[in-house]
Amino acid sequence: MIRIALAGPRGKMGKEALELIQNTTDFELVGLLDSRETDALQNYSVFTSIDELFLQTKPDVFVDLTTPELAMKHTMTALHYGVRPVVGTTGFTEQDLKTLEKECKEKTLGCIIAPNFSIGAILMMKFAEQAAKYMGDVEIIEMHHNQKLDAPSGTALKTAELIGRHRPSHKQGHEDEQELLTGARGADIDGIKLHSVRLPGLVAHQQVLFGGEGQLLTLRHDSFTRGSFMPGVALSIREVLKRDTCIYGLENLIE
Ligand SMILES: NC(=O)C1=CN([C@@H]2O[C@H](COP(=O)(O)OP(=O)(O)OC[C@H]3O[C@@H](n4cnc5c(N)ncnc54)[C@H](OP(=O)(O)O)[C@@H]3O)[C@@H](O)[C@H]2O)C=CC1
Ligand SMILES: O=C(O)C1=N[C@H](C(=O)O)C[C@H](O)C1
Repeated sequence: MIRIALAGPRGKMGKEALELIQNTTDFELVGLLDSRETDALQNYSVFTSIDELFLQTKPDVFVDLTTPELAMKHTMTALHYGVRPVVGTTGFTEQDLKTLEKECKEKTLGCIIAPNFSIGAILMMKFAEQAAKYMGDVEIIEMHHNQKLDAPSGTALKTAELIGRHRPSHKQGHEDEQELLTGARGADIDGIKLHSVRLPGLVAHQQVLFGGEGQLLTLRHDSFTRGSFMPGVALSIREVLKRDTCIYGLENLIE
């Protein structure tokens, strides 16, 4: 049995993950970390202190599905207690990832930071990386529900990173281009333009547009339900136990 502690169990992702853990025969839910005590979770061991969670439940794996401002602190605390983190929460900076890499190395502990758990989104990112070898002018449009706290999404940032492995940094659009309204051309990563849409009714969607002379390649992925993320959560929980480094992105776990 894999002993699992989960943070954020009342959230949109947390609810699904709670169900996944309970319905998987080799997973054992040992504790929950919540922002406050509620009647909704009265049948579980709920903690509001992350230290108490680890001290009292001694999990093998800690799954974090909370908020960008908490994720780094939670992940470092898990590593401090020798617990392997699987983190779906987004908002990690490059510096955070470097710090985690160092910490995992020092402690020889696995950690998985997954900007996106869905297989379709991972394939979209991998295909975008391939396409960037041939088509260097690219813009990313990510579209999410209007309760999302961070912009751009973790998926969009990861996509830009993978594209950047093959696309030399350069400015896109006309060299004399001017924004008449700030933000009209989106955010910029080495010339790749990133646009964030937030609307009610959406879940998680992304298009990667590659433009070339007389042609457009569009890669699109849609998560219509959060069930799309759960196989990736289960895979990560099993994989993190076999690892002793910090892994950023599920594309590193699948062939
Ligand atoms: N990697 C992936 O594939 C995916 C990642 N995500 C990411 O996962 C994260 C969560 O998303 P989502 O479920 O939509 O967000 P929600 O806002 O629905 O859930 C976040 C939960 O975290 C809880 N929380 C806040 N503070 C704490 C705390 N101190 N301890 C424990 N729990 C706390 C909140 O409780 P309260 O309401 O009381 O504040 C809330 O229940 C986001 O960063 C999102 O980007 C989302 C989907 C897929
Ligand atoms: O907040 C969300 O909903 C999602 N967040 C992740 C991200 O920032 O990329 C993954 C997915 O897009 C859903």
